[in-house]
Amino acid sequence: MLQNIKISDVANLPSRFGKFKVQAFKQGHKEHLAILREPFGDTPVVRVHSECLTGDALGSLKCDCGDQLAYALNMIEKEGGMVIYLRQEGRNIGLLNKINAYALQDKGFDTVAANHQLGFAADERTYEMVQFILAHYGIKKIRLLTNNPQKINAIEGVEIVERLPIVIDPNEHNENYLQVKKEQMGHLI
Ligand SMILES: Nc1nc2c(ncn2[C@@H]2O[C@H](COP(=O)(O)OP(=O)(O)OP(=O)(O)O)[C@@H](O)[C@H]2O)c(=O)[nH]1
Ligand SMILES: [Zn+2]
Repeated sequence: MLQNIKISDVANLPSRFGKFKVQAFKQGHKEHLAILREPFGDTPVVRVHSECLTGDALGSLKCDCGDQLAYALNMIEKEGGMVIYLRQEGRNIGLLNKINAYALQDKGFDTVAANHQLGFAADERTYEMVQFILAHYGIKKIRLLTNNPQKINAIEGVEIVERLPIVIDPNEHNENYLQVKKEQMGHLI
């Protein structure tokens, strides 16, 4: 189990998606968020979202992250549950390395090959923080919003009773990216 985690108070976070609450969890220099929509029920909808500054905040069309975040917040506003926003930018290679990966993609590398070229695995993420945050709220069962079967395997300590697909229309810039996720990373899209 993770240790030395600092936990903030719970604060209101009204947003364009509805009335949420927010709580921060700090481990080392990384600060993660739970974006909460109550009531949860005993099997809340949970989206485990990995940070993508370019997609989430800048409207990048190179990936589907921004659309996925909006889809998740809209659904969770209706169903109850939470977005666990993990600061694992660039599948945990960090922002600077992700931009270097993007530069390689400009030269023709795909998302997986670009990571390998930089000396990283295709996906460097871990999910212990998910277990910690769900336990903090006493949640034992979830409905997980994802297309990524590896995420289902990697999240421990909680029963995933259902996988809910996250359906996003592709655009001309992310078609290749989505194709690689499907063919090389096993995503159910
Ligand atoms: N290294 C790298 N990371 C990327 C790239 N494009 C997006 N990301 C990161 O990928 C993460 C999102 O992961 P995805 O593989 O799109 O989706 P997922 O979270 O595994 O699966 P879903 O739950 O179905 O969304 C975010 O941290 C993004 O910053 C890329 O080209 N290279
Ligand atoms: Zn993205």
